Amino acid sequence: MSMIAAFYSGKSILITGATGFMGKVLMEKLFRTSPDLKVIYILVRPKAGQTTQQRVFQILNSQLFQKVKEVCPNVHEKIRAIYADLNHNDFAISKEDMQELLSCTNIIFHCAATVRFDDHLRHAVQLNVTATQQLLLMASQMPKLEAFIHISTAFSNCNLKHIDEVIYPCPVEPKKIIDSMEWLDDAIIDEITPKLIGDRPNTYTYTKALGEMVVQQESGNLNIAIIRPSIVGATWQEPFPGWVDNLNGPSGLIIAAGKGFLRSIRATPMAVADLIPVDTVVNLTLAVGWYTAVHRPKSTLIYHCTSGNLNPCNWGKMGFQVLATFEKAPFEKAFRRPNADFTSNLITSQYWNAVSHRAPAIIYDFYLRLTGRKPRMTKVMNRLLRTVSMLEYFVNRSWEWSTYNTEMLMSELSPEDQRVFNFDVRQLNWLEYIENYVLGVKKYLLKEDMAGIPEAKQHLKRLRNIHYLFNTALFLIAWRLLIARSQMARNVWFFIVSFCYKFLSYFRAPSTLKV
Ligand SMILES: CCCCCCCCCCCCCCCCCC(=O)SCCNC(=O)CCNC(=O)[C@H](O)C(C)(C)COP(=O)(O)OP(=O)(O)OC[C@H]1O[C@@H](n2cnc3c(N)ncnc32)[C@H](O)[C@@H]1OP(=O)(O)O
Ligand SMILES: NC(=O)C1=CN([C@@H]2O[C@H](COP(=O)(O)OP(=O)(O)OC[C@H]3O[C@@H](n4cnc5c(N)ncnc54)[C@H](OP(=O)(O)O)[C@@H]3O)[C@@H](O)[C@H]2O)C=CC1
Repeated sequence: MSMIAAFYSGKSILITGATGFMGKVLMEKLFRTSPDLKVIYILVRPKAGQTTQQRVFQILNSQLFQKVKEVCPNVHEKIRAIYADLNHNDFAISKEDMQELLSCTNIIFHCAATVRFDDHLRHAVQLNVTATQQLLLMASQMPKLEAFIHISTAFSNCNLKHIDEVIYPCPVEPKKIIDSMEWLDDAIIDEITPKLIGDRPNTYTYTKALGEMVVQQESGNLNIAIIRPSIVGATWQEPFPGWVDNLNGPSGLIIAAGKGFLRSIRATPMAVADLIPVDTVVNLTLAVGWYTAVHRPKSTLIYHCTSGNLNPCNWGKMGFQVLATFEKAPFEKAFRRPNADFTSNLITSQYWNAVSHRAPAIIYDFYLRLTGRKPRMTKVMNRLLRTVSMLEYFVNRSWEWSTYNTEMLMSELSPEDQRVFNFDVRQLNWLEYIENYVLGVKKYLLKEDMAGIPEAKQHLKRLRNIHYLFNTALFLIAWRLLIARSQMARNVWFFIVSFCYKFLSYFRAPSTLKV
């Protein structure tokens, strides 16, 4: 029997961010491996016209939860959605719900965050710092609490090259930042943001670092651990390979490349692509929850959930395998044939942006205008290039994360737990994983049917022919213009034509003789 699974049986677990990518996989695994757990409280807000209950219903009825329904048929009864909005200082939780949370919770997994890179500092501080502080305050009033697990990011200290499993201080204390957000107006915040984030690329990584400091400073007597995953990708094995449900990280770019919008990117092919499957992160998270509660380490332990130092893969290899999978299973209705040119040179990248991205968009919009339709491709392309420019920071650098605590934890697990809660990324076969990732993007994000692959291949063949035709026409027009203007071009043309004529005559003579 798995000790970790047994540990969660009978427990009341609070999860924030349960409607997010990682939160859903965390809930799924908990229900599947510990169907006897008492209850999972999730803090949910209504969104996109759906009530909190409707959102929970949708999650439980998704493909991700199919296996759970077999092992835990009463899963609906074990999930308790609590109306909450982390944008409010008291989370807007009702008195009764708050009372229940405070008196019953045994374990907290804090996954909620804003993961947008360009969020306004005020909002990023509210979600990633103030809400964490607030949750810690709640946790300190929970008599039955055994462990508080905070999900951060491996990039919270991306201004450093080598990152240890420790908390690095930020120049300005989080409390001062929280206070200042209350009285500074947006214009002033905009002005000081670049100075505050310093050599970090965005408000996301900066506020996640502040969040860690808050955890360290306000942990009191709580049993706390911090997990720092790198770039979280589709599932590796569980509940099935390739599951993904949002555009963050590489997923959006895989779509953009597969649909032929994005054909080149400023990326360093040899830089480490520190991806980590979401089920690996979840397995580590659950193992950390167990270890923190049972072994009660004296200090707050930080666990790096990264792949680069144990089983590195680089962006070049990833791009190659993504393209190879597009060959086998192309995405439907592509704009152009997929390609993945990785260049680390800024000028080359700007050239390809002009030739491979902006020019086709302008030509397509011109075609739309001619046929009486509304042009839209230039707008789509501009947004895509803006997104790509924000991700470029992460694909042109490599980081080294030490993983002593993660490896220590692995050695503490029984063979059964190492199997059920596997987070040993050395066993990951990258080529297989990336292929499943791309297929998962096609199936679960784009909702494309595998039966449509022959038609998609046919479409790509048509695009290839159009491409050849277009290039030939372009060449002939350019050549014709050149001949009209330059004596030298005319001489070259005359030379080529007469050479071809002589060449053909040479072959015609012997064949005539044979006859
Ligand atoms: C050539 C071969 C390629 C092979 C693959 C190479 C892969 C390289 C991948 C590098 C990833 C590096 C990630 C580093 C992660 C750090 C780790 C973390 O903790 S971070 C945790 C992870 N956090 C993140 O990853 C957050 C990243 N995302 C953001 O911060 C924001 O979405 C934004 C600022 C980029 C755009 O904001 P804004 O313009 O205000 O508007 P919206 O947000 O509303 O979206 C606008 C449109 O863009 C769409 N779309 C969205 N995302 C992506 C995407 N990734 N991509 C593409 N498209 C994307 C979206 O669908 C929408 O489409 P439409 O409605 O117009 O049709
Ligand atoms: N994805 C990645 O590549 C990485 C993620 N991480 C970290 O992992 C954690 C989970 O990330 P991930 O699942 O990918 O992120 P998602 O964006 O998928 O999920 C974020 C979650 O936070 C919730 N949330 C956001 N704002 C509020 C709010 N005001 N009130 C209540 N809930 C709110 C969201 O709820 P709602 O559905 O209502 O919006 C959602 O459930 C985060 O802490 C992130 O920093 C770390 C490294 C990499």
